[in-house]
Amino acid sequence: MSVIEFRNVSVVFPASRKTPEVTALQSIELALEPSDFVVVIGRSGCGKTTLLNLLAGFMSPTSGSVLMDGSPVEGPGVDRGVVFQKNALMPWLDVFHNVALGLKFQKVPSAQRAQRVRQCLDWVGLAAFADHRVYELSGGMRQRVGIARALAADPKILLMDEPLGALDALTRESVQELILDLWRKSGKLVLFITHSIEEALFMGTKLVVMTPRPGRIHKIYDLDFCHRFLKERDSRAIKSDPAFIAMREEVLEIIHPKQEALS
Ligand SMILES: Nc1ncnc2c1ncn2[C@@H]1O[C@H](COP(=O)(O)OP(=O)(O)OP(=O)(O)O)[C@@H](O)[C@H]1O
Repeated sequence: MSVIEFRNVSVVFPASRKTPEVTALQSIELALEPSDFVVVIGRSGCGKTTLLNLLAGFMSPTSGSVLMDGSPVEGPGVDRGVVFQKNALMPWLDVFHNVALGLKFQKVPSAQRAQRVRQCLDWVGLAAFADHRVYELSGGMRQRVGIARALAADPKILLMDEPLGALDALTRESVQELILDLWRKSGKLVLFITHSIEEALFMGTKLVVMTPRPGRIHKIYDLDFCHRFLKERDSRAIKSDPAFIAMREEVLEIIHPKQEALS
């Protein structure tokens, strides 16, 4: 059985005095398997964040159902960890206590909490920064704190909404590789949103390409570039491979068709 199933899911935001009705998602059918790395890509407004919010339990579908292990998602839960583009880290807490926060809310005993936090900081390469304040960290380090925080509760699924969108190119590549390593190590299902086609192709085992108005799944690709990276560790060779470039052009043509660009 799939871990996650979207069954004929639609989301309609009703009209307000200032905005017309928006069909953010229409007739979404999607099944995700335990160790998938699912990347969702598509133009702004095609419903990527809405899809993630449904799975996170931040909202409910207008029609259809979102199932996790066969049961409807009915709200947020510790079985789903979320990483946003701008992580809401607490600036007055140090790195350790930012990562520990969720575990504290769950009343995990402090010795166990400390052990788990140190393990997660170690995984993201920040073991030496536990007592640093958030404002002392670079953007890439802050995102790594956000990832450690999401991992701390040992969720079954990691939901990542453009987590690397605000990083410079080099930092972005290094955090991409870190996330792939964590994914392999943890075996968790990851749902990852990005605007970068290159990032999507490099990271995903499954690429969901969406189109807007209304938000629909246009096509789902199975990919293997990330497995190749994890074996060969040469991201440049993969991204310049003719198969990678051809796939990049194919996906680009769906998201930004040439004809449309000329009109
Ligand atoms: N709370 C809301 N009320 C009304 N409309 C909304 C609301 N949230 C999202 N929308 C609309 O639903 C559509 C899908 O939004 P969503 O944020 O899911 O798209 P997205 O693909 O994540 O966009 P982006 O890439 O810009 O983040 C958009 O047209 C958006 O304006």
